[in-house]
Amino acid sequence: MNDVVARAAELLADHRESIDRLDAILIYTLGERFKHTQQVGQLKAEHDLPPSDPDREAVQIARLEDLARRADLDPDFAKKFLAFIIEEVIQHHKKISGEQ
Ligand SMILES: C=C(O[C@@H]1C=C(C(=O)O)C=C[C@H]1O)C(=O)O
Repeated sequence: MNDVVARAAELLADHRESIDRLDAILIYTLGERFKHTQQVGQLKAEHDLPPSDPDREAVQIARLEDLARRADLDPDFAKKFLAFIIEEVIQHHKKISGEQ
C-alpha cells in the first residue's frame, strides 16, 4: 500500500469511528425521547386526550427547520425525520389508549 492509499484508509477509519459514535448518540437520544413520549402517552390515556397534537407538531416542525438551517442540515430532511418519529409515537399512544 502506498502512502496516499494508507492515508486515505486512515481517514476513512477516523470518519467511520466518528459516525459510529454519533450513531450511538442518536440511538441513546431516541431511547430517552421515547421514554418521555411514553409518559406523555400514559397521561393522555389517563385524561382522555387525543394521541396526536397537530398544533404542537407544527411548532416543533418550525423549530426543527430553524435548528436544521443553523446546523447545516437540510430542513426538509429534518422535517421528514421528525414526522417519521412522531408517527411512531402516535402509534404508541394509540396502543396505550387501547385505540389500536
Ligand atoms: C408527545 C406528544 O404526542 C404526539 C407526539 C409528538 C412527538 O413525538 O413529539 C408531538 C405531538 C403529538 O402529536 C405530545 O403531545 O407532546
